[in-house]
Amino acid sequence: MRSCSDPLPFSGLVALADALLRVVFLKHLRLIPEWGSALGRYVFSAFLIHCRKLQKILSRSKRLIKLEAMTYKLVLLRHGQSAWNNTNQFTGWVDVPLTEQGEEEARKGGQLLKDKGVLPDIVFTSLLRRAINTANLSLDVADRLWIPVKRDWRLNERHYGALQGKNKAQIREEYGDEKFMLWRRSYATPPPEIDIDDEYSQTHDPRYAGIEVPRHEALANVVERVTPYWESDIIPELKNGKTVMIAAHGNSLRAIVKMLDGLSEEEIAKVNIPTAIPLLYELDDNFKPIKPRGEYLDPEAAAAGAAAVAAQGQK
Ligand SMILES: O=C(O)[C@@H](CO)OP(=O)(O)O
Repeated sequence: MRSCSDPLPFSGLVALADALLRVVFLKHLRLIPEWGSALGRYVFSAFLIHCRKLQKILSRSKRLIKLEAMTYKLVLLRHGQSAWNNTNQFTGWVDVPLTEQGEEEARKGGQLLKDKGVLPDIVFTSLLRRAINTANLSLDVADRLWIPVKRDWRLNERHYGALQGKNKAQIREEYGDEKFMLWRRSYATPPPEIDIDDEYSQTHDPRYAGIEVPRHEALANVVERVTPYWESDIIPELKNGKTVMIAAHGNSLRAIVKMLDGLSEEEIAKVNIPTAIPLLYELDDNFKPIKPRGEYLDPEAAAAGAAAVAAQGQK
């Protein structure tokens, strides 16, 4: 037996309700003979019951239609290889350029967007040229260079404190594997603070006028700064139905992945984001991933790229 919420008898019900309505209407106009008041009452109440069922079915289908429509597209894109990725130096907020290889990676990322039909309507970047240029190069190839751009320091790379500018392999050798991994991938332990007058400090950088420039950050601090920005600036664009691209950095994107996928501190420690391979998330109406961890537009290259990032620091 079908339940009344089963959509199959839907058209039958509509036809029945319509027929009954006509009968009641004609009877009201006294165009059909008196059937006896009991039958009349029966017909009318049956009609009302069907109306209520009809209402339920309609609101259920409305909910289903709403669910289907309420999915949002988000693309995360880490910048291409930077000069200091190439020389294996901790970078953080130091504004190093892309290498030629990094520029080529960014263009390939754009080609993937184009080939897979993932076309951003708005792009968010950090204030650092490796993310800004990666966004531009990839969007140019995808023929979306014209879309609006929003830049914000809250999408910057994690501030690597006193490690900024230092060679990863040397730091690993000097301080040992445990400390190296603690500084690099632990959730709550920041690296040592940078001196405000250090050549790689951003304390006096005019682009950060008005904000308290960090002297070091753990991933937890990045989550703290990215989350309110996600809520105040990015979610409203998704809500408007925009396909949003965030072109940012290994650790600011890890913060977003942690937040989206609800990963534990241990789980996020194992996540490494490859350079310039778009990571597509489809989000539900609570802005949670429909498919956990999203989908890289080139999964094989992404796996190889992530493994290379994880291996940094080895000689
Ligand atoms: O140096 C950095 O700023 C980041 C990203 O390149 O390095 P890591 O992957 O070690 O966090």
